[in-house]
Amino acid sequence: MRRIRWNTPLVTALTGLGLITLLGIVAPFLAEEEATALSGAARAHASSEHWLGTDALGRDVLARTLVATRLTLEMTLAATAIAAVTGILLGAGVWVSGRRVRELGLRLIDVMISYPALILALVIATVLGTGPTASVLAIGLGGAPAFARLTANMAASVAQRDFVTQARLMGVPPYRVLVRHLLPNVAGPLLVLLSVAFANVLVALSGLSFLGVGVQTPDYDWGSLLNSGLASLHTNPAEAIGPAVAITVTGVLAGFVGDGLAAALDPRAGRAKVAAARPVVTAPSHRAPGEALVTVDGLAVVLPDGTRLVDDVSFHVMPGEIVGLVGESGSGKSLTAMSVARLLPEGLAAHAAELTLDDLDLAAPGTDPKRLATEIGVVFQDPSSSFNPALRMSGQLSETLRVHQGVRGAEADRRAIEALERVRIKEPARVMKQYPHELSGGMRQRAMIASALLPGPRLIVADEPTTALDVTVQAEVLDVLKDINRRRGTSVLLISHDIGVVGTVCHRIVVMYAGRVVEELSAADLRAGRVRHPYTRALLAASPRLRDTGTGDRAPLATIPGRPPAPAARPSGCAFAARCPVVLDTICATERPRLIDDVACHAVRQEVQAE
Ligand SMILES: Nc1ncnc2c1ncn2[C@@H]1O[C@H](COP(=O)(O)OP(=O)(O)OP(=O)(O)O)[C@@H](O)[C@H]1O
Repeated sequence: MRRIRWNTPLVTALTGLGLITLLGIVAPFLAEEEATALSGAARAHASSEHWLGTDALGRDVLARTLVATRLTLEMTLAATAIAAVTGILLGAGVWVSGRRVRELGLRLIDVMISYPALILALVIATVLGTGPTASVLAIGLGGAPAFARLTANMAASVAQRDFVTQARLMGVPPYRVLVRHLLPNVAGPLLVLLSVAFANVLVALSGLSFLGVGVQTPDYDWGSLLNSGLASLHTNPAEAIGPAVAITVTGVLAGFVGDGLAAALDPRAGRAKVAAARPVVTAPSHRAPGEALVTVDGLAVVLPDGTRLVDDVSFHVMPGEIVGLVGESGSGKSLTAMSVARLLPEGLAAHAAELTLDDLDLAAPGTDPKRLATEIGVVFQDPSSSFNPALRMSGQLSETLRVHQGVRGAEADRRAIEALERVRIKEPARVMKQYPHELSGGMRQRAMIASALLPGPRLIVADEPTTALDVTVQAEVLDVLKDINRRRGTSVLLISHDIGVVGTVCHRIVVMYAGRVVEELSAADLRAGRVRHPYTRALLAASPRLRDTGTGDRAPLATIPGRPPAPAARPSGCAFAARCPVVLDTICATERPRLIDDVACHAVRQEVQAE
């Protein structure tokens, strides 16, 4: 389960419930005597002696409400535990069973769910009789179907995931798959349901006691106190107030715990696509050509603890140019590109001497969101998660037009259809009426490009747009990007771990390693094999597409030994030194190479100086 991100409603509600539990523990010791003492004044009004008045036998209502806290909480906890344990076992059992039993079990759970829990509990209570034990069993069993359905449904959705399939293929027994892989992944939603169920169980148990089929005299819980208060509701309303307030406050606090947990466990809360933290402008060091569309100078992306994930990155993108950012996983390509699009994950800060798109200062605190949304289009890696599965394509495609340009109705549809045609989607009018899942992966990615194109951006940031697609579809999508660049002059910042892809699509390539730029070169040089940095050489040797066209070399593909260092463990010298075939004795270990003449390598520098 993910780590819980504590939030104010969650902490407040848990503190409140903690105090009520404490009250439940101590109240019987402190107020038991007063709660059972007969004062002689039956149904007395609220007074300084009896703050909530007295009941029909003259007993203090406030003291009885406080003492009833323990039994009420014990019963609520027990019934919630029964509901959760029975439900989870039922849901998990259904999932572990064979297909037929599973189908039957799921239908049975559906039937039980459609039957209101309180009615189910009343039926069970009628069979079991009255009293606390019967109530707890009835309400506990009545609440079990909700847990069963959540467990079974969540387990079914997690069961489709690759790691579960792999565990099953490896012959791991179903119950082990359940305990090791499934339950930990559904624990979050179950925890949320648990707190909501606690509130429901409290109300249901109080309801049974209120109806007279729950706790019986001489025992009393909040529900039975409410029942006795009802008799004098018109003459002495204070008598009903104590238990009513207790039930409401406890139920609401439990509900807040559920709400707080849902927010605390929501993965999107931590990785919200929000604007980057305000970059701090330092003295400019890198000079991009004056007419550059995008200028990135001295960019650093920093964690709150000061770790630099991306460090001193500078490059530019000219109007109408396709620039590729290439490097292994973790080299900092996405963070660099997302800094340009101002879509850094929450918690990361971008600092740069200059970060601009033409005259738009991407470093300025209040960059106009309308200009950002219309001038930069973003295409993400996974086309299956780029669109909302519950909405038709038409509404989603024209969203930016509607929100930022006020274009609506037939005009928005017409422009969306035009954009779909531009990305070579056949029958665009029909596609507009379809849902995302009805399109193939390649179509979805082209539709994503169409959506990014709609507001007429000057730059498209495409973050590994073809990684999730198969090879033939990859080529189609890359072709579409090239075509848009050619026809409309839209600049593209293309992120890829595949040097073959950037070599065939881009005009210029920026090679990144361990958060820094190690080489910048033209596509022509790359294709001809005129690369200088040993890391770029290694990437090229590992790429079948470019190595064969560039050098004619037919030797087996090379792999790059070792792994890039983690951001916090980057050495003070060259980060590639440990894997470098041409590493120099001292300097590479001690001094970080600077980007000079488009390459950051001590060995290359020495060679140049020797010539
Ligand atoms: N939100 C984050 N919090 C902490 N570290 C992060 C975060 N996002 C990325 N990183 C780390 O920053 C480094 C660079 O990440 P980035 O996603 O830019 O790499 P990348 O080159 O795009 O790799 P990939 O191709 O795998 O996406 C990696 O070491 C990554 O683990």
